[in-house]
Parts: sequence; structure tokens; C-alpha cells
Amino acid sequence: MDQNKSFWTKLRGIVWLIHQVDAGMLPVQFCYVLLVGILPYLNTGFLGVLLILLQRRARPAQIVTLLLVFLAVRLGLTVLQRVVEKLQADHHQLLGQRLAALTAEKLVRLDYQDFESKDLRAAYDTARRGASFSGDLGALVQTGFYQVFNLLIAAGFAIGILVTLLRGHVAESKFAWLFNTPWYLVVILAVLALPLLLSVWGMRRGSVKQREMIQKVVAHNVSWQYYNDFAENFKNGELTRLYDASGMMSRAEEQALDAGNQATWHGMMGMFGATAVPSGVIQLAVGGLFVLVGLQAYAGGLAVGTVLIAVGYLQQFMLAFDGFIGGLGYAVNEVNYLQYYVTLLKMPTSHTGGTLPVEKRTDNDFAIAFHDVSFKYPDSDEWALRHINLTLHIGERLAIVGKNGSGKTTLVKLLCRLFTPTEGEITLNDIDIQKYDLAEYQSLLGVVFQDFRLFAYSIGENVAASTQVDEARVWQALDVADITARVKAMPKGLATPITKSLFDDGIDISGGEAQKIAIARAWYKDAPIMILDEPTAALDPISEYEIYQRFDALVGDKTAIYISHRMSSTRFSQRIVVFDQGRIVQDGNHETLMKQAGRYRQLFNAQAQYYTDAKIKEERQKGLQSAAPVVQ
Ligand SMILES: Nc1ncnc2c1ncn2[C@@H]1O[C@H](COP(=O)(O)OP(=O)(O)OP(=O)(O)O)[C@@H](O)[C@H]1O
Repeated sequence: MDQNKSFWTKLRGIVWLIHQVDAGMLPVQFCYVLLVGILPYLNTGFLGVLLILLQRRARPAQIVTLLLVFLAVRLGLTVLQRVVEKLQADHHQLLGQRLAALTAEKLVRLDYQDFESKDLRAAYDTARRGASFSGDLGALVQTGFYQVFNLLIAAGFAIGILVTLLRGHVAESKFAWLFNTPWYLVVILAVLALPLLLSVWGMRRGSVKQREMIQKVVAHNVSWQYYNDFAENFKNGELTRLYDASGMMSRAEEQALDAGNQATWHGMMGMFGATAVPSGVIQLAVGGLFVLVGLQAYAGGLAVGTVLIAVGYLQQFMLAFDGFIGGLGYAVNEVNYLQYYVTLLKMPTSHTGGTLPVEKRTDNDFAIAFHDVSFKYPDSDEWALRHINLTLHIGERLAIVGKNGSGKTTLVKLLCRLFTPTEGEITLNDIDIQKYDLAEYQSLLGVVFQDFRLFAYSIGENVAASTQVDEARVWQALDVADITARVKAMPKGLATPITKSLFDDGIDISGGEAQKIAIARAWYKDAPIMILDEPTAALDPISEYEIYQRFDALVGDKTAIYISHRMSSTRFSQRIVVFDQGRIVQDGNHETLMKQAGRYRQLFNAQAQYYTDAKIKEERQKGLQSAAPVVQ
């Protein structure tokens, strides 16, 4: 994902990202660096000017004034620094929170097709792994941008002092030839350049070492994090105890941690070796500058105090450059990791949305048709559906059956416009469904998927999928899903929040109860087309049968699509479509299909022994909730 772009393009993307997340962050960071970074210049400058005044035998009043001005400026700067420090900390905290919020908001608004993309997920993993090692966007601002701003300030002071040195004309001295020529500047620049070049060398070498270290450490971190999350996840409590996995888990966790620490130690030593050389050479260069500029002062070209200021400022510049170059290696890696956020936030929110309004009809006369539809998932070469022709008649109950992976859920996802057909089209009342406004179109569908999710809201809000709850209707929906008694027994009834992990008065419910609430949610939506995609897998067979029965009786003139591995739903369907390897292989009603020697008869007969009235009565009387599926 966008990893082929140049570093500068990526960096521009990051600046854009920071601006999106918090427009005040970079200006505040710059002010912070300015206030923190200016102190060494102020101290050196003060000492230098003091020396100059002493050398000129200035009046005591002048020296006292200088001292007072210096103290006042320092005091002012310290107060300002505290204020900006607080501002910077606030912005920094906000940056992480706002980035997380913007990312989450974008992810839920993204086209499902983009959301499912392998590229996006791979980039997400890379960003997470990068952040797990070296911190997130905030860390880049605090370290990378700090160094950039610090260098800019240092360069400003260095240029100022170089101009002063060139102006320091040496009148009568045997060294005059050295200082009264532009070559003097060249010599100073050469002294400055040596450590700078070594810094670049150190950065390159250190960056390689750092990359090697990150690769190793991140791999260990990921496995350590996995074991740690696994152990901390209360849901895994039974598994670890029943299979005595706790010893195995903690050994693996310790090993991953040790290996990670070792890799960090070796990596850090390698990086230290690469960065120690330029740091040492900077000290040599400072010595050289003292000799050079000291000689200029000795020859009468400069005041002694200026020597102190000049060498001090140039030393700061070399240190800032070294810090910047050192940070650059880190920033290159970090800017790469963070591209995920740039790409994600720049992605169009929805490109499958049409504009046509959906006709409002009280007669539910909505006809859906698949016209020679074929589909491959993005990043897949396999056809998940092939040449599907299917018309859903108004008020029809359609059961879709077929073995795992035959394409049933994919058909529903296309119908819901979570994906677009690779070939062919789906129409609603003879118009391609892609042309309708997405929200209006999706309001026609009440769907419960097999991997449904409940929200961490109250039961009532979960059923209404909104904070505006029509209580009478919620109770009706709960009735259809056969969970009224359970909700009435909850401490706060409809207002009981789901989950304990978020709310003190919250409750955790079983998988089957959650499925029932998800079914109630679809029912509450009152959409003209209802789709149940195996939402009953966690229900016991009698509950499943009874829910289908009640659901079916109340669906009325709506269209309903039932997908289930158990045959209870086919009993209520006028039409059964059998899928195999992405194709429709049979289409007809129960009686017709039972007469054919096809897959349906095979599937039905395998479960037929359970589908008798006598069996249902027997099971109900026994009160056994664990019986096999039941259909008349
Ligand atoms: N996100 C995906 N990316 C790539 N391939 C997928 C994806 N989801 C499903 N498939 C593949 O598409 C084919 C049809 O899958 P689908 O989920 O529609 O089958 P299904 O009949 O609903 O199966 P099940 O009964 O197990 O739910 C399968 O081969 C499956 O592996």
C-alpha cells in the first residue's frame, strides 16, 4: 500500500495527517522546541557578551544591566516554557486519542469491499507492529519533528555567527592572510563538515542495525503480545485450565520476552557503535574551532567573548545535525509504518453509493433479481459465485441450502451491496441496485448474519439499533425471538446494558441468547426483505424450529430468505435453492426436490429422522433442549 512512494511524498502525507488529526500540534511543537532549544544559546550568548564587556572594561552599571536583562529573559522564557510544555503534553495526548477516533470512524464508514482488502489489513498490521516497537504518531512528532525544528533553530544561529566571523577583520597580524579571505569560511565549513559527514555515515550504519533489530524485536513482541493477550483474555480461562495450557503459555511468553530483550540489547549496542564515532569527532571539531577562532581573536579580529559564542553556537549546530541525522533513520522507518493512517484517511468513504431514491411502497412490491451474476472476492482468483440467475418473488419464503463454502453467504453479501458483482447485475424492480442510494437501499433489508455482533448498549437499544427505542415494538420483536422471559428476568429489563466488562450493572449473555437478540433486531427493523443467514447455529434445535415458526407466521407479505445447515427452515419455504461450488444446482419446492435424486434429497434424508411431529412432541415433553433439529 503506497510503499513505493518516495520518502518526501510519504513525509508530506504524515504532515497532512498530523494537520488532520490536530492542526495545532506542529505549531505548538515548534514553539516548544524554540523555547527549550534557545536556552543554551542564551547562556552562551550571555557569557560571551559578559566577557566582551569585561574586556572593554565596561562600567559596572552596564554589567548589572546585562545581568538583569539576562535574568529577566531567562525567567520569562522559563514561565513560557512551562505553559507551552503543558500545551504540548495536552496536544500530544489528544493526538493519540484523536487518531484512534478518526481511524475507527473511518473504518466503520469505509466501503465493505475496501474494509475487507488484504492490502489494508496488511498495512494495518504493519502500522500496529511499528507502533508496538517505536511508538505512534505522537512519538514521531516528539522525536522526529523535534530534531527538525531543533536543527532549523541551530542553523539560524550558526549562519548568524558565521557572518560575524567573516566580518571579524584582522588588521595587523602575521595571521591576517588566514582570516581576511573567503577561504577562511571554507576552512571553518570543512571543520564543521567532517563530523557532519561522519554523522551521515553513522546514521546509515545505525539505521541498518536498527532495521535488523526492529525486525527481530517486533517478531518477538508479536508472539509475546499474543501469549499475554491470550492469558489475559477471560474467555480463554476454561481452555487454559482444562488442557493445562498455563505452563506452556507462560513458558512461551517468557521465551518470547527474553528473546526480544536480547535482540534489543544486541541492536542497541550495534547502534551505539555507529553513533559513538560522530559524537567523538564532534568534540575534536570543537577543539579545532577553538584553535581557529581563538587565533582570530588573538590576532585582534574578534573579541574573546565572541570566540565563546561562535564555538558554542557551531557546536550546537553540529549536535543538532547529528541528532537530526540520527533521528532521520528512525523517522524513515516510522514514516513508512504510519502510511497506513494516511492511506486509510484519504480513502473515499463510499464509492458504491448511487443516488436514486428507493420507491416507498406499502405493498412491499419489491422484486429482486440476479442476472447472470458471478463474483470473485478481491485478492482472490477463485469464483465464489458463478452465473447466478435468481428472482426473488414478493412475499416468497426462499430457503438457501448447500454445503460449507458453496456461496450462500456471498450471495447475501452481494444482495446487501457489501460487495459488487464481478460480472452480471442485481436489480431491484428492474433497476441495477448499485444505482440506488446505499442507505435507502439497505433500509429494505433486515439481515442477521452468522457472525452477528451485539453493541455494548442496553438490550432495548440493541434491538432498536438506536437510542430511540419503541418499547412496545421491542417486546414484540423479543417475543418473536423467544427471549421475552429472559429479558423480563434481567435486573433492569430492556434497560439492562450488555456487557459486564463495560458496565457495573451490565450482564453477559450466552451465545444462543445473543443470537435471539440479533434476530429480534432484524425483526424490529421491519424491512420488506428479511434475511436470516444461519443466525440459529448456537440455538438448540427446538428453539430454532420455534423461532422460525414464529418468525414465519409474522413475516406476512414480506420476502424472507432463510439460510441454514439444518433443514428446519426449508419446511416454511415455498422455494428451495441448492448451492454447490458457487452455482445453483437445484431450484424448486420441497416436494419437487425430494423427487429428484439430487443434493437436496441427500441433505434432507440425512436429517429426516429428526423432522417429524412425533419427534417434536416427544422432545418437548421430555423438555430436552439438546435434541437434534426438528421439522414436520
Ligand atoms: N473474504 C473472503 N475472501 C476470499 N474468499 C472468501 C471470502 N469469504 C468467503 N470466501 C470464499 O468464497 C466461497 C464461498 O463462501 P461463502 O461464505 O459464501 O460460503 P457459504 O456457503 O456461506 O459457507 P458456510 O456454509 O460455511 O457459511 C468459499 O470458497 C470461501 O472460502
